[in-house]
This record gives sequence, structure tokens and C-alpha cells, in this order.
Amino acid sequence: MVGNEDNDSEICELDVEENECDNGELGFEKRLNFVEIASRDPVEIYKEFREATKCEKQTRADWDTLIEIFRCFAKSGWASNQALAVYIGASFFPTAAQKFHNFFFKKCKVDIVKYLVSLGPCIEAEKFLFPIFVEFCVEEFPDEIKNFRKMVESADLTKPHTWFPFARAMKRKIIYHCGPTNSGKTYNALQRYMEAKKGIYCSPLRLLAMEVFDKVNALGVYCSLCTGQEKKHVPFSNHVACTVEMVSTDDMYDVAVIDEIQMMADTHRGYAWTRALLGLKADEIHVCGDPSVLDIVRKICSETGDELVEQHYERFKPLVVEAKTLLGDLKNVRSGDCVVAFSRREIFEVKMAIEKHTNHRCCVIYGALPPETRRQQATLFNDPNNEFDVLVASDAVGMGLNLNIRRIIFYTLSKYNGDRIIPVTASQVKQIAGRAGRRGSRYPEGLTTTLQLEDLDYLIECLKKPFNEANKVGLFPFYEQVELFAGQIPNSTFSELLDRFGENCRLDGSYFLCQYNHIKKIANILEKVQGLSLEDRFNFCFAPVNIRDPKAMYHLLKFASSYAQALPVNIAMGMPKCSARNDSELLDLETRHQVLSMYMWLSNHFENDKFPYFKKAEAMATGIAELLGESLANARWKPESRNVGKQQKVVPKSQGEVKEQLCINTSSSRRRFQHDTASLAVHVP
Ligand SMILES: Nc1ncnc2c1ncn2[C@@H]1O[C@H](COP(=O)(O)OP(=O)(O)OP(=O)(O)O)[C@@H](O)[C@H]1O
Ligand SMILES: [Mg+2]
Repeated sequence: MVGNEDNDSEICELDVEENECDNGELGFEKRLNFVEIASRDPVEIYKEFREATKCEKQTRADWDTLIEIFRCFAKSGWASNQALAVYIGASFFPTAAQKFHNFFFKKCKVDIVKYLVSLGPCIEAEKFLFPIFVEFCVEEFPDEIKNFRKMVESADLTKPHTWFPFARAMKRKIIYHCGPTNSGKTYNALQRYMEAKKGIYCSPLRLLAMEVFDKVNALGVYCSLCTGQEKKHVPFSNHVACTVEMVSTDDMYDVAVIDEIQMMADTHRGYAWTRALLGLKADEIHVCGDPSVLDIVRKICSETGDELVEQHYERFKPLVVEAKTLLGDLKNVRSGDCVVAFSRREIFEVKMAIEKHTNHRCCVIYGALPPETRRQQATLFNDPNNEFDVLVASDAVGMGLNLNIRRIIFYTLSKYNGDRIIPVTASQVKQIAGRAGRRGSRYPEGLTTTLQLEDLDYLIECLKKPFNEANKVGLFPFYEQVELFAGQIPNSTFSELLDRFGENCRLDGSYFLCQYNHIKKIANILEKVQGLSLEDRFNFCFAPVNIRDPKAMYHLLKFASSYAQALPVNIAMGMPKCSARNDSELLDLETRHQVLSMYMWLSNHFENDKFPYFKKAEAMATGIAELLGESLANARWKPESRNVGKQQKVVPKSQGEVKEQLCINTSSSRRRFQHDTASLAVHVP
């Protein structure tokens, strides 16, 4: 082995010939010689070097060029990447390159140096050196290579279809219900599901799983419910509606439905859809979604050997864009409108402004509300026999919900992504706008527009854009894969383990590793909790918790600490007496519900006796969801924020600006509005 003490200083001791005369022009003989060198077997060159007892004399200029060539080699992304194929890890590559450098300079031969110098520091020189470098590494670093190979093999996520041998042994039929929103995809898939002897419906949201559970039971097909938080077993049921993360790949089904299949490409949750598609043991699998993952599903089916049937859909009624917009004035909202804003603060500002300046009453739907409350708000809005006829919502209305919306109005078309304000993506705009005018609702013809005239062009552009084709879908390792990997790098924290896995895992071209920043954040918080096994940490890290809510994170830490001490985990939280009287009380109710929901999730994912207060948590959660409903009906206060510093960025409009928008037409919107008030029909592609 080359000793650790090797370093650049050795170069100083090299034999340098100062006076070689070279007129700079390559003679024919020299060129011939170079061709010969370039085609030499690198194994032979390496052997020759190894057997050399000393380095041959070189000119100072050649040494300098050679040093530069080796400096570039050590920094070369190409070489470092190629080295991975022979199990020289990216973190070890610079050390290996340095040692190779020292070896080469101790032994080098004039003809090889001359050839390299003729190439100079460039990719050709790297390509010439690389196979010699490999020979050197194989001989000098067998242990490093063996260890890295083991690590890489344990982080192998290639060929994920082979992870489910039982599903591979089946002859499955995949039916892709492909089309835009409101085209009957889910409806048709559910028809087959209900006819089946045994069926599973996989939903992107708890809310949709509950909706299918209710609908299917109401139609006389016994159906159970299984989400991370709740399991409702209906006696004699052969059907189940679950959230996609809860899918069992052990049970056999006649028909499975995987809704919103395009979520396979979601950066965070995509792995759950991929797993369901690859692993479900069902004779017939109905996948519903837009066309963005159609090509990848075709590719997956050719790998799995499943038969693929494509059913294409058109929207029942075209979506119509109202070119008039609301001209910056919320007074122009009408019954059946849904105003979409992208922050909780904006949602309450809009609700307040509409209720203050018009006779409409607003329901609200946003992500931090429990599904039960969102549903209660949706029911209130859908019911024509009450005063709540306008909905103010976030993008949480974007998926699958059936609402009686006449017109979607985009309050803005930009949103805060946790870091900065960015335009809302075209696919999201389409998904949200598609909520307007559902078949069978009071408003079968959907309209969409913007509050501000200046946003209209972007809305039309988004609706006209074809669906972006996803070229990769998400994957995430199972616990068993992480455990195997952990065996290769003992004594590392769970968060370090995830990073090393991320750096070293291998994936096929159609897959990406889902983002795990939120998992790492939880892992870091739980690091100080002693006594948790790796599996416990893995499970805790998937608990549904808002990592930006310090109170919720505090409760998660407390739960994990009690669990680690083998104590029955307490809820350690009281029940509020009444509905919220201001926004901070409303935020508090939201957090409390999230903590209870997390408790219920943990209780379902760990042994029951460790989280024994499930029933109590469930009862409290139901009570809080009711209080939240009451609070929203009465909410007429200035919204606060969980994180004031960040929220300032999220909401560009102040309270004053909202009031200003209520003044009829600003002059600039009048100017830009001109005369084209006719509605412009845009068919959602
Ligand atoms: N053949 C049908 N008969 C009666 N109602 C239908 C039929 N097809 C669809 N619907 C109704 O039309 C509405 C939209 O259908 P569905 O939810 O299946 O659309 P989708 O294409 O899945 O939309 P999204 O992409 O938004 O999920 C639903 O309320 C559904 O019940
Ligand atoms: Mg659907």
C-alpha cells in the first residue's frame, strides 16, 4: 500500500533535465511513437511503471505540464464518475488520485510523459490515464474497493420491479384511465372496483379515501377504511379504501384502483405510487390520472410483463376562461365562486374582505385543516340551502374533490415554495381550474378567471400547455434496505445514513430517489433521544408532522422520548373548551389536531400498547375538528402567521392593499382591459 505520508513535496526530489532542446514541432517519428503509446495496453503500461526502479529524467517544462495534467485528473468529474463503476467512491477518489499522482511521478517514463504533455491537461489525457489509474487502484486499494462495493450493492435500487416476485409471477392487467380533470376517470375505475369480489382503492388523500369509503358503502358495497390515522373495519367487507402509503402488497385483490397516478413523479411522495403500481397483487389495476406518466407506465409494464390497456378521456364540458377577470375587485365574486389563494394568511384576508364588503359568506379549505373539517366546509359550500355560497381555498382543493364550483378565481398565480415566491406550475393551475363545473353538480359548465387582469395571460398559457411528460418516477428504500446499508457504515447517525444512502444508491434511468429533507429534519431532532432502534427511528421519521411547527415537533420529540423509555406514551395535551376567538386560537386548534393525528398515526404504526390512548386521541380529534368548523364559520379576524419572518415573504399584499382591491377597477386594469369582455373558451388539453 502507498503510505499516508505521500504528498506533493516528493515532486521536488524528481530528476529534472533543464536543457532539452525541442523546436516545438512534432516530427513524423514522434507522432508515430505517440500513436503507438495511445494504443498500448494500459495493464502493460502499469506493469512497466510498477517494475521501474526510478523515474526517468524530464524537462522542467514537461514536469510543470504533467503536474497540471494530474491536478486536472484529480478534479475531473468525468474520472470521478467513471471510478464509481469500479467501486472507487466519490469521497475516496481524490485520495486515490493523489496517490496515483505520487506513484506516477516516482516511476514515470519519458515517452509516456512526452505523450501526455503533447495532449496537455484535457479529457484525452484523462482518458489515457484512467485505465492505468484503475489498475493502480485495484492493486493498491483492494479493501477500500471491496467495502465500497458492499456499500453500493446494499444501496442498489435498480430493477425495482424485481422487488415484488409474487406480483411478477401474476399476469396483471393495467388499465390506464388517462385524461384531464372532470372527465370521469375515477368514476369509471370505481365502477369496476365495486363490481369486483375483492377490491382496493388507493387514494392520494385521506379525504378522498373517506369519500370513496362513504360512497361505496352507501351504494351497498361493504367497504373498510384504512389510512395512516384511522382504520374502520366494516364487517363482511371485501373492499377497502386506503391512502396510497397504506397499500398492502401482501393481500390479493381482484381489482385495485390507484388514483392520481401522475403523483408517481412527485418529488416527495412519488415512491408510494411507484410501490403500489409495482407491488399490488391484483388481477386488474386501474390507474387514473393525467397523461404525464403514461410513457413511464408503458415502460414499467414492458418490464413487469403486465398487459396495458389505455382508455383516453375528454373533459365532459370544456372549461371556459372569463377574459373579463374580477378587475382587481373582490366585490365581483358571485355565488358558486371559489377564490384560490396560496397561503393561509391570504385565504383569511380574502374571506374577511368578501364577507365585509358583500353579502356572501365564505367556507374555507386549506392544507392545515383536518380532513373532517375540510369535508364539513365542502358540504356547507355544496349545500344550496344555506348562506355559505363562496369558497376560499388553497391548492388543497386541487385533487379529486367534487365541489359545486361554478367558477375558479385565482387570487394570485404565484406561491411561496418555502424559500421564495415562484409562479404556480401549469399542471397545478390546470388541476385547480378543473375543479370548476363538475358533472352532476349544480354547475356542469366550468368557468375560470383571475382576480387581476395582468394574471390572465399566464392563466390561459397554463391551460393551453400540454401536460409535461415526466421522465422519472420516485423511489424510496424499504426499511430492510436501509438496515442492510446501515451494516456497511456502523456508528453513523440516521441522518448521516440517509445522506450516504442518497450519495451512493444506484437507480435505473426511469427512477429518482424521493427527497428526504423532511425525514432528515425529524431524524436530527430525534438524534438526542437515546434507546431508539434504527427501525424505530425510520418509523418515527415518517410520522405526519409539520416540521415548520415547533409545537408539533416538540410533541413528536416527547412521544419518541417516552417510547424510548418504554413508558406508555401520553397525549399530554388538554382539550380546548370553546371554538377559536382569534387567529392564534385557531392556529392552536390546527396544531392540536395535527398532534392528535400524529399520535393516532404512531399508534397504528407501533405496537398498540406503546400508544395506548388511541381512543382518547380519536375522540379529542373529532371534538377539535368540530371546534375548527365552528371557528371558521365565525372567523372574522386578522390572520396571524406561524412564522412571522417567513410569512412576510409569503404574503406580498398587506391588509390595506386588500381593501384597495375592493375599490372598483384600478385605473391600470381599466387601461389594460380594453374592450375584449367576451368570454374566451379554452379547452383544457
Ligand atoms: N358516467 C357517469 N355518470 C354519472 N356521473 C358521472 C359519470 N362519470 C363521471 N361522473 C361524475 O362526474 C364527476 C367527475 O368525475 P370523476 O371524479 O370521475 O372525474 P375525474 O376525471 O376523476 O376528475 P379528477 O381528475 O378531478 O379526479 C363526478 O362527480 C362523477 O361522479
Ligand atoms: Mg379522479
